[in-house]
Formats: sequence, C-alpha cells, structure tokens
Amino acid sequence: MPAAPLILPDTPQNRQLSENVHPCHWVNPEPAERYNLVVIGAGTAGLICAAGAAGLGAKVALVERNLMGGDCLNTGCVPSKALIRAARAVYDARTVSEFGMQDSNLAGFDFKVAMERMQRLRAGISRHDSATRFRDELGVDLFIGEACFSGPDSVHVDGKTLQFKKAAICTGARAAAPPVPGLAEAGYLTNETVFSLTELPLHLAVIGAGPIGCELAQTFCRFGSKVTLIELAPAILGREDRDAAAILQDALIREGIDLQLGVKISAVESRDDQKILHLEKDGHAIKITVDQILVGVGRAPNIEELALQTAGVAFDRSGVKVNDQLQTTNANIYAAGDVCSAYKFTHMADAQARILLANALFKGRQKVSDLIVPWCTYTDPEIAHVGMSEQDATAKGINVTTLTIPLSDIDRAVLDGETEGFARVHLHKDTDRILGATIVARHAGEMINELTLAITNNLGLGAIARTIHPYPTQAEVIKKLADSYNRTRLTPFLTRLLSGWLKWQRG
Ligand SMILES: Cc1cc2nc3c(=O)[nH]c(=O)nc-3n(C[C@H](O)[C@H](O)[C@H](O)COP(=O)(O)OP(=O)(O)OC[C@H]3O[C@@H](n4cnc5c(N)ncnc54)[C@H](O)[C@@H]3O)c2cc1C
Ligand SMILES: NC(=O)c1ccc[n+]([C@@H]2O[C@H](COP(=O)([O-])OP(=O)(O)OC[C@H]3O[C@@H](n4cnc5c(N)ncnc54)[C@H](O)[C@@H]3O)[C@@H](O)[C@H]2O)c1
Repeated sequence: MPAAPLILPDTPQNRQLSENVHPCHWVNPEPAERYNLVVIGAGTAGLICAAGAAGLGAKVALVERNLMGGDCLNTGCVPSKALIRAARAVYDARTVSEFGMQDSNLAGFDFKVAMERMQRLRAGISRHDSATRFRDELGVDLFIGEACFSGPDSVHVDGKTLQFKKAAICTGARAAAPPVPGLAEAGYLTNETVFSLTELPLHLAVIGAGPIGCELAQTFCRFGSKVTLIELAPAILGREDRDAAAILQDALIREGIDLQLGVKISAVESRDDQKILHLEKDGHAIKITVDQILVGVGRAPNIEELALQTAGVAFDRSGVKVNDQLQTTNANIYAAGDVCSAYKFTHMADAQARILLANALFKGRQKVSDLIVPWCTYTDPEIAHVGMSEQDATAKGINVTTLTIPLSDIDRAVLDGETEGFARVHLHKDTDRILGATIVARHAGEMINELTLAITNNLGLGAIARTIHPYPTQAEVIKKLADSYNRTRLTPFLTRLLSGWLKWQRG
C-alpha cells in the first residue's frame, strides 16, 4: 500500500500527483563535487532554472522540500482555474433561459464531481513537473528535502553538502495571515487547503478582495455557497483600473456575493462548528456567522529556513533583495519568482528564471525592468492588464491619451450576450505608442496578448489598425481602438483638405 499522498484528500488522483511530484521512495543522489547551479525550490521559477541550465549542459542540483510544481501546479493556478471552469459551467447552465433552454437550477450540482475533475486534470498536468522526468530526461540531480545555506558557496540538504559555483533561490511564498485576534484559533483555509475541501461550505467568508479572493469568492458563490467577501480597502482589486474593478464589483454583487468593503475585522470566535466574524464598518459593528473562512490577503516569502545570513544574502519582509539583474548581495547567488518579485505570477517566475540563467551562467546583463508584464484575473468577466496604468505614466511625467471602446460596440460581444466590459489603451500623447492597456471581457486574458506583443515589439496602434481581424470576434475591440486612434489624427485642416480633394474629383 503506497503512503498517503502529501496533498489531501486521499484519492487515486492525489496519489498519482504525489507520486509524480514527491515520490515516497525517492533516494537522493550522491552530490557531484561541484555544481554549476544549485536551485532551491522546484516551483515554476526553480523548474525553469533547472531544466534550462541542464539543457545547456550545466551540472545542476534541484532541491524541493514539498511538492515539485510549487504553488502553480498544486495549490494555485491549476486547481483554481479548473474550479473556475466548473463554476462557469454551473453559471451558464443557470442562465440559459435567454437561449431558449429550460432554466436549470443548482440542485443537480455535485461539488465532489467538480473537485474530482480538478484533481484528475492536475494529476495529469503534473507529469511535466515530475521527479523522474527531471532526473531521467533532463539529467538534473534532484534532492528531496529542506535546503539551507551552509556557507557562501554551499547548501545543506538531507545530511549532504552541495558545493556550487552559482545558486538560485526560488523558494516562492505562502499565504500571509492577517493579524486578527481569534482567527488562528478558529481556523481558516488558505490556498494550501481550500482545494482539499470535500464538502461545499454553506457560508464562506473570504478575507481579502485581491485576485485570490475575487476568483474564489465568485467560484464558491456559483457553486452555491453563501459568500461574504470582506475587504479592508473601499474597493476590490486595488491594483486594477478603477472602471474595470467597478464592472467586476457590480457583477459579484449581482451574482449574490455579500460584499463588505472598507471593513476591519476586529475579532473572530468559534462556537460549535461555526466561526463568528466581528466586523467594524463606518463605526458600526457587524456580526457574520460562517462555517468556513478563506484567507487571501497577500503573500509572505519563504525565507525563514534558508539561513540566508550564512551566505551573505540580504532580505526583508517582502523577500530576498535582488538588483535589476536578479543578483542578491552575494554575487554568486541569484533569486527568481515570488520570493523576490513584486509581480507574483507564474509567467513572471518563468520570465525571471530565464533572465537568471542568462545572467548567472553566461555573464548576461538582462534586466527585469525591461520586461513588459501582462496579467489577468480570471473572474467572469476577466480583467487583463499590460504595461503602465495612467497613474504609472503620470508618475513618470509622461503625458497620456486614453482611448476606450465598450464591448457593447462589438457585434460578437452583443451576439454572445457578453457586453459587460471594455478595452482601453494609454498612448504616449500625440503618438500611437502604447504605454499600457486594460481589457475587461469574458476572455480578456486571451485578448491582451495582441497588445502585449505590440508593446514588447514597439508596434504602435497604427500597426494594429493595418491588421485585419476576423469578423465577428470580440478581439475586434482592439482594432476599433486603433481605428479610433486614426480618427484622432483627422485634424480640421486635414478634413478640409480631404473634402476639398473629393469635391474637386466630383468635378
Ligand atoms: C490560488 C492562487 C492562484 C493563482 N493563480 C495564478 C494564475 O492564474 N496565473 C498566474 O500567473 N499566477 C497565479 N498565481 C501565482 C503563482 O502561483 C505564483 O506566482 C507562482 O507559483 C510562483 O512560482 P515560484 O516558483 O516563484 O514559487 P512557488 O510556486 O511557491 O515554488 C516555490 C517552491 O520552493 C519550495 N521551497 C521553499 N522553501 C524551500 C526550502 N528551504 N528548501 C527546499 N524547497 C523549498 C516550496 O516547497 C515550493 O515548491 C496564483 C497563486 C495562488 C495562490
Ligand atoms: N489570476 C492571477 O494571476 C492570480 C490569481 C490569484 C493570485 N495571484 C497572485 O497571488 C498574489 C496574492 O494574491 P492575494 O489576492 O492573496 O493578494 P493581494 O495582495 O493581491 O490582495 C490582497 C487583498 O486583501 C486585502 N486585505 C489585506 N489585509 C486585509 C484584512 N485584514 N482584511 C480584509 N482585507 C485585507 C488587501 O487590501 C487586498 O485587496 C497576487 O499578488 C497575485 O499576483 C494571481
């Protein structure tokens, strides 16, 4: 009988996942005399570093204390997006009457089936991050255990010492806990435990309306939980365009989420199986009784166990300190991903790992500040953003022209019944140079790529105006932005000139 999986519940899918990303009978190899690169942490950043370096012929050691694949595979992007997909199916089924289908209701929804689907898909995807693949196909020395520095050029794991020329700290981050009296005693879910639920909460309190809170509040509400979403700030998704966040805020309230904004949680107490949250809002006390609490109030870097002082690596509350080339205060040690990045995204961990490889192994001088970073919050509608916001540009003293097209102007969005949203670009004033963009649409995450490509490659809106977009697609909204830019170039003088020419043509 194989050991119980590291990720609960104990199901065949979770056993398969565990066997791939933390095999129970794994035997650590004998360390090489010296490694070109020792990578600590096998999340996205660490896996890209290890696979990339080994693929280029480096001798690489990779150390992971828990599950290879890190947050993204096990407790982040993958399980959350599988559940978001299930929640969309439930929502669509409930709102089909306008398409002529009979109303369906929630009675037929089985939470266990949605969770099993997530576990099955996650286990399948885990093959790419598996221990045996990294050892047998990529030639990486994989050590399972907790790593800590034992000197400026050595790491200790499982009673062994790994000597390195260069090291990469890729240890990621974990859920931060809000300092609320009684919360720890009452118990709460985080991203590490919410995907292990076996029963749908009847009433779920979600603390924090950032991406984690908004995505999962909407998901559980669609599954049929009563959801209270509690946010300290006066609005949700503080980092997003205000108009974009307002559209989502309305959608969440309309779907039945009890949204408590500008609220302080003064205490939590538990009574029988219930948890009681005491809130303060505008001087009033509010009491909410729930059966589960989910916390999503930001991340704390995983640095405590690394003995960073021993290696001369500086750090603070936000993580390992790195320069623009991802080098720490020890010139031979670099860091990438959530442990050092203000942008905590899988694609950013990936992009930083590539920079780390070039700079650490090949004396490259690539800079993080040169990256154009898109992101997307996978609510319904999605909110996707790339580049600067209007405030970023203003703070840099750049004059901006902002253009916005509502989705209600786009035929395909009208036909799909998905008109809630818009596309917006910020241009360098009097030019077609795109500084940043936000899209709110059901599949905004797919649509933002065209604008990311344009910004990354210095293509202005003019290039998009010259690009044919298939009709009818929702991405035509980006072409319409470009057309509206072209119209701004029609000065009264040019208009007079053109109309004079056409008049002359008529004879
Ligand atoms: C619920 C949720 C949803 C998300 N959704 C998205 C999304 O849709 N899109 C997106 O881009 N991002 C998303 N993210 C963010 C994304 O998961 C992270 O940005 C990404 O996983 C960071 O990768 P990383 O390699 O830096 O760190 P991690 O994935 O955290 O990996 C770090 C690894 O290091 C290991 N480790 C730590 N300390 C040690 C040690 N001392 N010794 C050995 N090993 C150690 C850990 O066990 C872990 O496996 C989401 C996050 C959450 C929580
Ligand atoms: N789709 C995606 O790419 C995606 C999805 C989920 C998570 N992530 C990543 O994970 C990271 C963490 O996400 P997150 O949502 O936990 O953090 P966050 O920092 O983005 O948002 C946390 C929210 O919690 C609020 N908050 C803080 N303390 C509070 C308190 N005591 N009471 C009530 N509200 C409080 C904050 O005001 C903020 O709005 C993000 O930075 C993001 O990069 C990305």
